[in-house]
Amino acid sequence: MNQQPTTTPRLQVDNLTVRFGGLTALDDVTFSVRPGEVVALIGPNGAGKTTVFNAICNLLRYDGRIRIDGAPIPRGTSRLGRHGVARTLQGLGLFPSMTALENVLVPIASGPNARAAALAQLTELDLGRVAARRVAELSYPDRKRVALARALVTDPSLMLLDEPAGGLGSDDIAALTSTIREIAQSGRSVLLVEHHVDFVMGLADRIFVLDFGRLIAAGTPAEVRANPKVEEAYLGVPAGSEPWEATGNTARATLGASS
Ligand SMILES: Nc1ncnc2c1ncn2[C@@H]1O[C@H](COP(=O)(O)OP(=O)(O)OP(=O)(O)O)[C@@H](O)[C@H]1O
Repeated sequence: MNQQPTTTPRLQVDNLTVRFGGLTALDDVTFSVRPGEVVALIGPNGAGKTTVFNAICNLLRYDGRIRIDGAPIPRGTSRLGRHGVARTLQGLGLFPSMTALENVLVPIASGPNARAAALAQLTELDLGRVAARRVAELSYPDRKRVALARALVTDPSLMLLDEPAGGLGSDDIAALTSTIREIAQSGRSVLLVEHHVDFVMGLADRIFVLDFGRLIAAGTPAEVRANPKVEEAYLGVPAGSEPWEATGNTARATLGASS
């Protein structure tokens, strides 16, 4: 039997380049996510983070190579569930008139014991109490967790989370941090795109920083925080050369805030 060596990354992205007409949205981006690892992609607005997700999900044309567990994703395959990939969307993409349970059933509806599996997944995320309620009636944090449950129920090996902390308060962010850690401890890999830099710094094993489509920094949270290129990207001016209030860019406040 052909056993995968443990060093094979769950996700390997090599030389990813995406152009939209004359705009190079991603320029030769290379990074990886190991099994059981939480990796964050951060960067200012328009840096190319969502475009990375869209390339992995085969939603656009790209140059370069994307492999999952060492195997290339066949081009034109938009249904990545069969490759062990699940994605949550910034806009959640839930069906508001359907119940939480019905939403979580969507990706597995045809499978045996689907209902029991969906309910178990909701219960695991502390959502058993709202399983029979319409999504439209739920609080925003609960909706976000339903979207996470819907991704998890497919038993993915790689989760792509698009701004999972967006719109959440500090208690919900703390709960989300624990949930994502548990997901990774179970062996799944997590790649997340996020603007909430404190959340990322407290959660990610490694961080990759994009700016204008280029990878400008990579490393542990401490390494990335200490990298002057990162501060410069968020500020839009060389680090230390201007008082940050003058830039009108509030990202600096989140970049430097946590201790
Ligand atoms: N379908 C598209 N057609 C043309 N340009 C696009 C398209 N999608 C993205 N872009 C451009 O590509 C660049 C990267 O966009 P992308 O959405 O990946 O950035 P981002 O880092 O996710 O930004 P944000 O944090 O604001 O969501 C931007 O300049 C954006 O305007």
